[in-house]
Amino acid sequence: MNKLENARKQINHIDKEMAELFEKRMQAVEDVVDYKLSNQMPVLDSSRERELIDKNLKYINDCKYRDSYLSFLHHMLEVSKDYQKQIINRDVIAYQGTYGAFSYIASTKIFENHKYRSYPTFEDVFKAVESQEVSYGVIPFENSFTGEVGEVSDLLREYNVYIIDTYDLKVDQNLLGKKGASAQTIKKVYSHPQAISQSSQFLKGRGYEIMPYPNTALAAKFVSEQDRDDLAAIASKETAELFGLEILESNIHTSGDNTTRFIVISKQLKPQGTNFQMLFTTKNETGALAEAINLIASYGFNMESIKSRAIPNEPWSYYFHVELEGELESKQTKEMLKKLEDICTDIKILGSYTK
Ligand SMILES: O=C(O)C(=O)C[C@]1(C(=O)O)C=C[C@@H](O)C=C1
Repeated sequence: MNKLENARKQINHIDKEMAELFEKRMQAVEDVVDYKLSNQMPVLDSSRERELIDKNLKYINDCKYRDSYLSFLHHMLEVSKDYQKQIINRDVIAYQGTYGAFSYIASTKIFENHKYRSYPTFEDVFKAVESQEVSYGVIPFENSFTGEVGEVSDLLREYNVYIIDTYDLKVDQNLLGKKGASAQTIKKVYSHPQAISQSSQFLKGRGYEIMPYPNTALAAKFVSEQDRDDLAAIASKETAELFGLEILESNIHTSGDNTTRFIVISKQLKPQGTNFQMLFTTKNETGALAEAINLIASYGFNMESIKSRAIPNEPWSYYFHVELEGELESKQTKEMLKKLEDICTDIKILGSYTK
């Protein structure tokens, strides 16, 4: 056995022992996080970290290894904290906006019996998922009435998160009021202008005063807080339940098909699925996009949608966001992506899911 082989044999042996110790350490960390959860303590304990580092450094006899060992300890503590955060946030779902609004309702339908945390903006949801402050985020992607939520494509491009599922929420509108109210006692109706316009046929000729509100959930909340039988809100049945309102008239929306499609985002890619999405930028040359589309089609992929978006901060440059039917892990997909790399730049896989 030469020197290299000998050293590697020794390393293999040491790594085996370290792996066993690593597992034991992580099991101890699980007990720590269990205790912290029950006692509402934060993951980070800086004084414990300082104490641990000082003590462990003293075990190093040869001072030329000190700096490397210090960096090793820092990494180990990061791994430990990341793992603890994953455990703590295992049940937390992030959504944007108001409690009781459609993103909240979609979150409760996709993930039953979880904790739901509201964030002010879509970007905040992406940040929370990327930093593992939560396990998943639920984001509206397109609406059968109002079309795509374009900003979401930009965020998918920017953040290291993946789509792992989609969910179609059928939106119903209902006239909601306090106990004792009826369609006859109502004088003022509060709701988001879109919900009002979807219910215009129902509202016609009733003489209600229409009061636009920032969103349907806030309108329902407001009505629930007033002790009056002449105020109503237009919102979904789930919102009525959340705020303890009665359904005075159900399904008052005119169009039968008002569906919002949500995506579920996660820090980890889930490679299995019947569909996947990706982004790419074509070279600024005549026919470049057609070439890319033809290539994708030549591999037999059904392109369910394609949209172009301006690249933020790069005037007159565009990227394309496509949804394809197919398995991300298949040989065919891998081959297609390899060929696509020759004609496109910045290809990014956005995730895969089963429709
Ligand atoms: O002892 C703790 O409080 C832990 O959470 C464990 C641990 C570690 O891995 O050693 C991790 C994070 C803390 O900041 C300190 C130490």
